[in-house]
This record gives sequence, C-alpha cells and structure tokens, in this order.
Amino acid sequence: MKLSERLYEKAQPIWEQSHSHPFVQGIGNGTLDIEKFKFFMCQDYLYLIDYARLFALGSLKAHNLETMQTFAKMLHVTLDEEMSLHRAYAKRLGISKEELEATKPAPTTLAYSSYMLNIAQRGSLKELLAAVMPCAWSYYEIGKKLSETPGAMEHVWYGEWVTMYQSPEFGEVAEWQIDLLDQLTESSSEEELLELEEIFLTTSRFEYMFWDMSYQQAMWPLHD
Ligand SMILES: Cc1ncc(CN)c(N)n1
Repeated sequence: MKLSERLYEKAQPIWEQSHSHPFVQGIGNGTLDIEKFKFFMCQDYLYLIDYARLFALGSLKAHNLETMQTFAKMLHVTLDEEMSLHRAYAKRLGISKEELEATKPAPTTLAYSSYMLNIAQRGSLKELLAAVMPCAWSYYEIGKKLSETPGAMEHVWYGEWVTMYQSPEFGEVAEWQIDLLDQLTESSSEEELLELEEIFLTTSRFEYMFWDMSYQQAMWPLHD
C-alpha cells in the first residue's frame, strides 16, 4: 500500500468533519454569513504567507533540479495566483491592502503556521511534504464536492472560491505532492511511516480547526 493511500484512509474521520462543517457547507449552499468569510479571508491570507515559505524550504531541501523547480513554481502560484484571489475578494469586501496585510493572527492561525514551519525547518523533505499535503489535497476535495451543488460555482460571493479550488490545475499540485511523498517513502521503515502519519493527521486536524475558528471568528480570549 502506498503511503498516500494509508494517509487518506486514516485522515477520513477528520476530513469528513471538515466537509460537513457549517462553514464549508455554507460556502457550498451560499448561506455562509459574509462576516465569517471576511474573517476567514484575512486569516487565510496570513496563513498563505507562511504556507508559501514552506515551498521555498521545499526547494532548498529538494534532491534534484526538477523537484526544486516545481517547489519554486508552487511558491509563485501561491503568492501570485492563490493570494490574488484573496486580494480580489478583499477589494470587493471593502478591505484595503494595508488592512489585509496588517491582520493579526488568531491563535489557531498562529499555531497551525508555526507547527508547519517548525516541521519544515527542522525535518526532512518527507516531513515537510507530510505537513503540507493536507492543505492542497483537502481543499481540492472540498472544492470538487462543493462544485457538485447546483449554482455553487456561480454564487455571487462564494462562486470564485469554489471555482478555484475545484480546478484541475489546483488538483495537479496535490497530485504532484502525493506522488513525490509516495516515491520518497517506498523503502521507509514502519517507524518512519508512523511519524509521517502523525504529522499528516496533525495538519489535517489544524485544517478542521481553521474552518471552525473562522466560523466562530475566534480571536484571543484576552484583549489589551
Ligand atoms: C488553511 C488553508 N489550508 C489550505 C489552503 C489551500 N492552499 C488554504 N488556502 N488555507
């Protein structure tokens, strides 16, 4: 069994909770409160800055030129295409570029980004991939599922979001990461596979927490 098949199976109980979360369902059926989406967009913008840094670290840790180039391409796609979606939404939502960039990270955003960056900085390329994989893979799955809801891709607010994440180009990013991790772990020990599994499940849990944080618009409990 390939590692990706095992990870997919193990993560299902967590991923299913993300799929059925009211935030995700609300994007699909168009009922999500726009204030919750605004909160999500600002926090996600911050998250994507650190997510992009992981691709820079992937390029650094790559074992050959082709892998280096693909990580560099994913860095570019995140900064210039995925984050362009957020910049365009911010404009429509009346959030200035300055406001967007000055967003303060919520506890879950900070915990998730810090965990991923820590794994990527101190770990191997395999660990970096295990940490980053639920991001593109689970968003692609969510995008595809939501696109099956009639009208989801045409919704005045959430249509563009669904359209981006269900796109085959976005799916290719996830597939490339999956194939690379499968190749790199062909002869890994059970001990190493278990470590990678734990990382993958941890970022899968953070993905769920990110939806929930956005739904609750959860900031720090204490204010200055
Ligand atoms: C929290 C989160 N996870 C994943 C993705 C998809 N890159 C995202 N935009 N935000």
